[in-house]
Amino acid sequence: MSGSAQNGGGRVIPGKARPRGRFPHYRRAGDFVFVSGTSSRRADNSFAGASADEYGTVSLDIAEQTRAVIENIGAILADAGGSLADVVDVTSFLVNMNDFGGYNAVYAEYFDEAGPARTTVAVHQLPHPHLLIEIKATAFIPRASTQG
Ligand SMILES: O=C(O)C/C=C/C(=O)C(=O)O
Repeated sequence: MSGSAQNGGGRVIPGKARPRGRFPHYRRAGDFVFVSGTSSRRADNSFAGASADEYGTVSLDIAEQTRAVIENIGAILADAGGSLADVVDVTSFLVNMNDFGGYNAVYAEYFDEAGPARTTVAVHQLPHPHLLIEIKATAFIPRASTQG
């Protein structure tokens, strides 16, 4: 973790999909870590849960995208010295509420009623047409627990 991330600044993590603008993957504020809206985008800018056939017809998979988003958030939190177990609040953005069931099923593989508070909303669009879901999260990771 960089010194600035440790002390309260934002952090862009080398090797992760670069943020699409002037914002960090996460920002620490005291004992809380705020993770920016995260998608299934990989470091090479391809998307987990998006594929095209030989005719260019695109197939999008909400289960695969949801899993990749949550795994990406887990990797971001690892950089901050924590894990998905530290998440206290989640906001999920779906482009289609018909995907709620598929999203909900994968979500339940990671979190339950003892886990984070959650809000799920539908939005008109996300920053790429292949995206079905984006999630932002807040984690409680006391600074003392990350210092050797
Ligand atoms: O990085 C992504 O694929 C998701 C992008 C999110 C944003 O750019 C945003 O929420 O502003």
